[in-house]
Amino acid sequence: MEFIYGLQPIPILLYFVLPLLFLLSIVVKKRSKLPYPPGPKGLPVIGNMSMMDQLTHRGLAQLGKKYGGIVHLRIGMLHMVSVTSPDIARQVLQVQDNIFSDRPANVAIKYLTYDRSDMAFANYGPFWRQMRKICVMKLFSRKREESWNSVREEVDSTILTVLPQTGSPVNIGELVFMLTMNIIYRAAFGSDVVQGKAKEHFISILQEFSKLFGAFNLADFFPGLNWLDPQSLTTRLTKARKSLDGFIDKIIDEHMEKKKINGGCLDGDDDMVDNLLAFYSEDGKKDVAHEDLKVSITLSRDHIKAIIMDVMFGGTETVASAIEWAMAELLHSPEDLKKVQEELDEVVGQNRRLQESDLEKLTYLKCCIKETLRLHPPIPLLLHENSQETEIAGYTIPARSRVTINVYAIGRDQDAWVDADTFKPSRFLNEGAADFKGSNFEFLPFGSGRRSCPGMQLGLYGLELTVAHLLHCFSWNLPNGMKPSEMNMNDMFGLTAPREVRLVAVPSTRLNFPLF
Ligand code: HEM
Repeated sequence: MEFIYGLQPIPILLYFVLPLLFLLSIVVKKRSKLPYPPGPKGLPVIGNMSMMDQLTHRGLAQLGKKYGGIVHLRIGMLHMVSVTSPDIARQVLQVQDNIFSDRPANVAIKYLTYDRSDMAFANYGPFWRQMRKICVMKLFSRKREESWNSVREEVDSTILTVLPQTGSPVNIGELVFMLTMNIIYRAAFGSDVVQGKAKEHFISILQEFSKLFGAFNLADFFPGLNWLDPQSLTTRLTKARKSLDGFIDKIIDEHMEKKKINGGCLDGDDDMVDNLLAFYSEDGKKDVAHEDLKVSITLSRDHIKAIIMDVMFGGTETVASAIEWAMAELLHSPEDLKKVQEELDEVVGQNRRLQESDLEKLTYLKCCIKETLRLHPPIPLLLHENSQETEIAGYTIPARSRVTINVYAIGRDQDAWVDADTFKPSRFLNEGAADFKGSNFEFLPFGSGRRSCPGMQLGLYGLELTVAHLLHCFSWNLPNGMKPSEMNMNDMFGLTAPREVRLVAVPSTRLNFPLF
């Protein structure tokens, strides 16, 4: 029997197979020798579960200071990796973006998003790509005038709400939460949708969803224990989703009826539900009208509900928290407040109303907004998951780790920022100062890479327009003679990081003409 190059079976084993196996064993050994990132030692089985209360943006920032820019923890069966340095954030969000673009989702999130039928919690892949295309091109695009109109009109109505309250304390936190809720509610469901009690009911559904997203559930850390449900979460989850179904199904039905009456056409005043219904199909048939978008999926009712909830969560508390923090930082720093109002007087003056075209010229106001987003990123922890085992900075990151990128800690990194904890808007006046579009890894309020925020433009528009109007129309003072140094500047931890205490201030008019 002839063998390659005339070698017999034993020499083949000796010359090729054994050395190959030896080399392979070295590689495998070397790989398995790569340690996990450093971190606090955990207990058997439960790991670092006793540290759950420290897994906030502040707690994880402290751990980062102690162990370095990348920290590993184990909570039950779950590997958790916390990133607090700009360079490692770049590795995750840029260099290995394709691996780290999945989202972690606990039991509650999976159930409440109709098994990840949305965009924010869909894992990276063809479904997510198409959902993102629909959202970016049809819902958040600058061309979708209706969303931008609802921002303008709702900001005007907020100014009208403040006007009769001049001279008395105004709860700015509540005011701006209602403002952003109204903007998104209108952009999503249209201007003729039910208001009043129905809207209050919808807000209560959102609040329950928010609580359930963050509720502790043993099954998230020990998947085998999902039959244990000591807090009756299953009952609460079922009830919450039923409430949402009841609310949005009715709105979807009304929109479908309207479309039928209009012979399948939109009436020019289309909202997000109308836009999404254009992709709706009960029988799963593709809609050829959308070949221009190169979208080959059709949407079910569950998809539409899940996307609407993404928009509600993505676009309300984020923008409200940023507006409230911007106003709070400016009241805390009267010199900067004075500079912003001088700029407003120079660009707009006191004899006319501020217009959208003025925004571009308000350089110092924009610096204050950037500085607010640096110190108080509305989403302090980006939540990502890696689809496969990989290596970062010489450490092994096990597949399906929960990877948090601590935007809050990174924005205050002492090596990246001078006087990192101080509100200093002028730092952004420098040419070449960091921008938040995702390529400066020391400044990531909107994230970076594939999963970065698709609503950035709409969010910034609402943020800038509201702060500019509030400061152009009114002078603001702290109530009861409170000094700026006495303000509580602490935040709270949740999906977003709003102020611990709502901002209250007293407005007085500063313009020379009737506002409305
Ligand atoms: C100041 C305002 C806002 C800030 C600071 C903000 C910030 C962010 C951040 C940090 C992310 C996650 C990025 C990542 O994981 O890498 C995100 C995702 C997202 N945002 Fe925003 N956002 C804002 C406004 C909005 C608005 C107005 C909307 C919609 C109307 C929106 C919708 C979304 C959605 C749907 C996602 C998920 C994207 C995906 O997973 O593919 N956001 N946002």
